[in-house]
This record gives sequence, C-alpha cells and structure tokens, in this order.
Amino acid sequence: MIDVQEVTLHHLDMKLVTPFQSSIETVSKRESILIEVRNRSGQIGWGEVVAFSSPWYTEETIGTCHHMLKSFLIPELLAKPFQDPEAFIDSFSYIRRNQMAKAAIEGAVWDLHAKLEEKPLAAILGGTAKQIDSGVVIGLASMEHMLETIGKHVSDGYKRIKIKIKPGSDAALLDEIRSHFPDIPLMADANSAYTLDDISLLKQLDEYNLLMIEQPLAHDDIIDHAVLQSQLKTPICLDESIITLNDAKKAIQLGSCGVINIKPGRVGGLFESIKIHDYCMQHNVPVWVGGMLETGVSRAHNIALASLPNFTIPGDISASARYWEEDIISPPVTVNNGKIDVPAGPGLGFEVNRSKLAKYCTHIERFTK
Ligand SMILES: O=C(O)CCC(=O)C1=CC=C[C@@H](O)[C@@H]1C(=O)O
Ligand SMILES: [Mg+2]
Repeated sequence: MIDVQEVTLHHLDMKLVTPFQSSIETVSKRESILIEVRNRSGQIGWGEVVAFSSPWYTEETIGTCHHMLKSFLIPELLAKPFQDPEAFIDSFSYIRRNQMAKAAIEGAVWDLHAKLEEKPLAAILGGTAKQIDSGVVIGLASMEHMLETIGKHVSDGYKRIKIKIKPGSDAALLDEIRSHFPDIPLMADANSAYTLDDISLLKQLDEYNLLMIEQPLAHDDIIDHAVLQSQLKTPICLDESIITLNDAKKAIQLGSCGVINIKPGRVGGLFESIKIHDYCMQHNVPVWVGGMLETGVSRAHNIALASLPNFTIPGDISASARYWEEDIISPPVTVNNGKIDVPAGPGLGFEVNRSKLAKYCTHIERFTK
C-alpha cells in the first residue's frame, strides 16, 4: 500500500562538467527538482523532474513541472492511499500531457513501491538483464574536439557513440568521423533541424553506415518522417515525436521509424515506457533508453528500465562522471567495459547522498497530508 505522508521538493542547480550543445540549445547549468516521497513508517522514494529550464526540447520546463506538481499531482498523491503505482497513475489520468511532471512523481512512487516490495526496481518493472550496454552522446563542438572526445569514449569502452548534427554540420562532419573511426557503432541526432526540403542531403547520410538518424524532422511530425523513411536505408529513430503509446503505434503503422528512443520523462513515466517497449517488441521495433542530462536519480530509473528485454540498443545512459564532477547518488553510475551493472538492492539500488544534495540545493519545499 502506498500511503505517502510527506512530499519534499529539492530544487537543484548543478553545473555540467562541459557545456552540451544540440542543434537548438547549449546547456551548461542544469536546474532540476528531486522529489522525495515518504510514507508513515519513514520509507522513502525518489523521482526527478528532467525538464529543462526553457521549453526548447519539449514544451515543459522546470517551472511548468513545478506548477503541475504543486497544484495537482502532489495533492493527488497526498489525498489517499493507493494500492500500487498503477492506481496512483489512474488518479491523475484526467490531466492532459505534462509528461515530465507526471513522470517525476510517478518515478518516486515506483521507487517507494519497489522498496516496500523489497525488490529491485528493475525486477518490479519486468527487467531481466543484470548489466546494460552503455552509449554516450557528444554535443556539437569543433571537429578536433569531437574527434578527440570520440576517441576517448571509444577507448573508455562505450558501446555506441551518438553525435549531434545540424545543417552545415552534418555530412562533412560524419565523413571526417568515419575516416578516423570507420567501424564504431555511430548514430546522429538532429533534434528536428531539417525538413523534407533537405531530403537529398539526408539521403547522403546513408553513406556513413549509421545505426540510425534520430529525429531529423519536426518535433511533432510522423507523416513527413514516413515519407523520409521510405527513401532512406538508414533507420529513423523517433524521439520528440513520441509522447504516448498511441504515438508509437501510429508511427510504427505508418512506417515513420525503425527505432524508438524511450525517455520516461518525455512519455509520462515508467508505466507508459513499458507499454511502448512491449508494443515495439511485438512489432519487431528495437528501442533504447534516452537521456536528459540528468542526475543519478533519474539515471537510476533509466538503468532499471533498460533491463527490459527489447532494449537491445545501447542507450544514452553514460557514467555520472560524463556530466557531473560529483553526482548526488552513492555510488555514482560507473561504466566498465561499456557496461553498467543493474543494481540488485531494493528500489533504485542507489542512495541519495544528503550532503552532496545539500551542496547543490537552492531551496526545499515540503508538503504534508
Ligand atoms: O543524457 C544524455 O546523455 C544525452 C541526452 C541527449 O542527447 C539529449 C537530451 C535532451 C535533449 C537533446 O539534446 C538530446 C536528445 O534529443 O536526445
Ligand atoms: Mg534526441
């Protein structure tokens, strides 16, 4: 029984070890909100708001999530006990969208639920893998810097390299990367930087033996992506366009993609993530877990999710040290020979380190029954 007595929001401000540049935005400082839920006997679950400070990736921001949590989701959670996470999810199913706000509080409830069941979150979600393959993302930077960073990550053992592309920084960049690294598992993410007018350029990218091209066209499109996919050999992976299971069904039926990137924050939580995973598995569409430059709390949720069987492609789950001088979980996430161990302890299997949390916390808000 999930009987939450108190919810605490920890507002954090952390600096990335290096700025992260995509086709739209450069992120150097990361605001986030950690959600701590506590039941009557003092057991705790953790979740994380992964929205960015401004609405460049999806329409949500830290501010919109805070509003949704405070005004709707936290009151819902404190209103009554719930049999399980699904019953809590049902209670807010009337709320349209606001996926990252929902995912954050749902994540905390899943962690608490797994701890009450004394099982690892991965097992509760249906995961079976003991280790997951780790991929890493390299933001846009000078050619020299990107080549050097790729070399470093390849020698660190990462199983897949993702680079960001945008018009003017695409075919020539991939050409240069392939001349140095002809065989590495490589993919490119455009964050919607192209349109169908760029089709001849996008077809050139078939030359580079990419695992996939992520979200080349508009963030809310699946129709143009189907046109593009019919003319590309390289599979398209959808990220921003998939917000729900229904989106995934339609994209697969239309042939808009060959792969889907599942980010629990973007799709409204772990429960919807599992539904998308299962549907994709039934339709032979491989999936992988995306990242949001997040702290260890969300990273831990992602590791648990990635242990499900259709996550056959290494995701954007890299070591804590890729982004943080010090993560706020103990131990930090580490990658060995390109693999991350799925924790065997109850819940997330990582502890939130209170003294590190205090270092990066700007303020706390507490809500009680
Ligand atoms: O968390 C990571 O390691 C990588 C995250 C990452 O590549 C992204 C996070 C958020 C927005 C984008 O720029 C990009 C993506 O689109 O997947
Ligand atoms: Mg993406």
